[in-house]
Amino acid sequence: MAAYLSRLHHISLHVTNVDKIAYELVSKFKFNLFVARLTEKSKQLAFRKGAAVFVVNERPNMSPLELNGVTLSTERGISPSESEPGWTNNIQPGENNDKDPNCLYDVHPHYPVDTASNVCFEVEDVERSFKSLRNLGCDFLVPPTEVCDDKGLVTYSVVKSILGNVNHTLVDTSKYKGSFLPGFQEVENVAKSTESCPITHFDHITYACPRRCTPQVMSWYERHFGFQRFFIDSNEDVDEGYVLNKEGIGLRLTAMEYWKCSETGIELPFTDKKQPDCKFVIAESLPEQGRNQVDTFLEQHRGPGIQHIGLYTQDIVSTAQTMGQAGVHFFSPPPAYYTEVGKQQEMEDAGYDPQMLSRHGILLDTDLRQAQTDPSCQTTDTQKKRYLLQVFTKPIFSEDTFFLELIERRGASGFGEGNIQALWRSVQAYMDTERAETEAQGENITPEPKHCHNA
Ligand SMILES: O=C(O)C(=O)Cc1ccc(O)cc1
Ligand SMILES: [Fe+2]
Repeated sequence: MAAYLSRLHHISLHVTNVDKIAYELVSKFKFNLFVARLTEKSKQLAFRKGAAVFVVNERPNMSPLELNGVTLSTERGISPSESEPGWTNNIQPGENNDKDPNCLYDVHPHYPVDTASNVCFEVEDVERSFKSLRNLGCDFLVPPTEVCDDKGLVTYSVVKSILGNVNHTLVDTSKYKGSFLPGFQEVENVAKSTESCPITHFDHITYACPRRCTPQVMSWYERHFGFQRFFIDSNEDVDEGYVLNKEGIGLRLTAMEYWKCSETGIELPFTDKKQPDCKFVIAESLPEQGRNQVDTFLEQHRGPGIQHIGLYTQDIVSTAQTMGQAGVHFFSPPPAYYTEVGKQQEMEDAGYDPQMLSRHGILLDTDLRQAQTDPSCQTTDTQKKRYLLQVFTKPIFSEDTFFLELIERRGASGFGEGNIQALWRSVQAYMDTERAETEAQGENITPEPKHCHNA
């Protein structure tokens, strides 16, 4: 039996320079630092915006020499070739948080680059989830462990996923009254107004995955966490996923979602508790169209993992404007995107000023499927259409191993093909420039495409 998840609790980032990412999240992305765990050996800071919580962990800065000495742990997962230098999947044998509380509610990934590597879920019963997942053959990095302070007790456990360095902490906070987790101290903070940046939750998490590995990743999440397939497009092939394979874009997208089964959980802007919240998108690059941003991620991240996270906002224009003014760098599609006759009309029909969208690099896509079953469906033509607005940030870590996205959904639940194409072109142009610069410095490394093994 699978472990059923109540809700997404937080996402963990592991970075060498916590202060830099803290600055980015607070000053630029308008998150609130609300709790911290600072010990001699560790620095863990938690940032919140609506229901979206990031825990930023200080990552030991290891030299390539040290990294090569770490035992590989790749028995089951999808990871790059073992011969690749600098690769390590996770903790060293024998190390776990019982003995090494440096990184509470997670493990030190001993990973060579900054990475977003843990998606923590709230579950109703950690012990039961642990037993069922272990019976299904999962590797646990931390067995069920209790942590308490004067506000109560939580139980957690950390399970290794099938994909690269991605782990999942499972936590039960039902017996805890504090504002986050035991061991974290509240930080004196003036709660900032959310008016100009109304981010409410994580909309989706996108994995970059090696070629032909999507089915294994899908079935792992179905089998272990009860995830279900989410069809991005009505014409999407069950086996092939949503394929974009033309004009230089070679991408296979497959999405999945989980269903909340608990009465607990933060109120999200869904009235029906059976609604899924955060989706998981698996992105795989297709070889025919040449190198692309998924390949770049796999190379720079030294393996598969979390490529980006979509933050849901109720007002993308004001959010992008505020963040842009604070110094967030967004990708902008080629200017022609906003002046195409059809596009301009589409934006105006949706009630947006194309120049305003252009100023912030915001992409708009119309979902051509009509609202059939949605009871909130309005009557006029304009309101019947479903829109999706997105804007993508430039990498926020020092290497191209993670970025954020703002997304506003006006009825559309998928991922716009038009938006992905526009994004792709802008990212491609950025990558080409970066690559040219790297080549000029004589540091160009082009590894073989990565394949999965040992499923
Ligand atoms: O459109 C989105 O937000 C996605 O998440 C799909 C996606 C996946 C990978 C990419 O490199 C670009 C786009
Ligand atoms: Fe996305």
